[in-house]
Amino acid sequence: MTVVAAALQANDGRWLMQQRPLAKQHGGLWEFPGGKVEHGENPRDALVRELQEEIALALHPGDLKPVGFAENGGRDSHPGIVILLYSATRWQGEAIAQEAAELGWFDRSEMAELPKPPLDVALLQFLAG
Ligand SMILES: Nc1nc2c([nH]c(=O)n2[C@@H]2O[C@H](COP(=O)(O)OP(=O)(O)OP(=O)(O)O)[C@@H](O)[C@H]2O)c(=O)[nH]1
Repeated sequence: MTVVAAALQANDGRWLMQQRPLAKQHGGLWEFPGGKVEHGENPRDALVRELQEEIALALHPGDLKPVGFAENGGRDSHPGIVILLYSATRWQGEAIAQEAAELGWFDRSEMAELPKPPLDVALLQFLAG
C-alpha cells in the first residue's frame, strides 16, 4: 500500500500534524495529513485530494516537494506500507479538521515528543530545523 503524507510548514517554521480519531488503528497518535494513493492515481494528485478532504486546504501539486519515504516490511498476507512524505509552504485556505480528532502546529522538538506511529518516527528525521 502506498500512502502519501504532507509536512506543511507555516511561516513561523512550525509543522501541521493531525491526531487520528481514537476509534481507528493508531487512534490518538499524531500523523502527517495524507492517506492512501488510489489505484492508478498519481501520488501528488492523491495528496492534493487527501489534503482537501482531510483539512480543507487547496494546494497546487507543483508546490509539493518530495522529502523522503519510510517503509515497513510486508509479511505473510500483509503487503506493508510505503509512506511518501512531501513538504509544502504554500497553500490556500485555513486548515480545518474534517476527520482528525485534532490539528496542531508544532516545532521540531514538539514533533519529536508527540506520540506517533513508527513510520512517522522515521519520517521525522527528514525534517530539518
Ligand atoms: N496519513 C498518514 N497515514 C499514516 C501516517 N503514518 C502511518 O503509519 N500512516 C498509516 O498509513 C495509512 C494511511 O491511510 P489512511 O490515513 O487513509 O487510513 P485510514 O484508515 O484513515 O483510511 P480509511 O479509513 O479510508 O481506510 C494508515 O494505516 C495509517 O495508520 C502518516 O503520517 N500520515
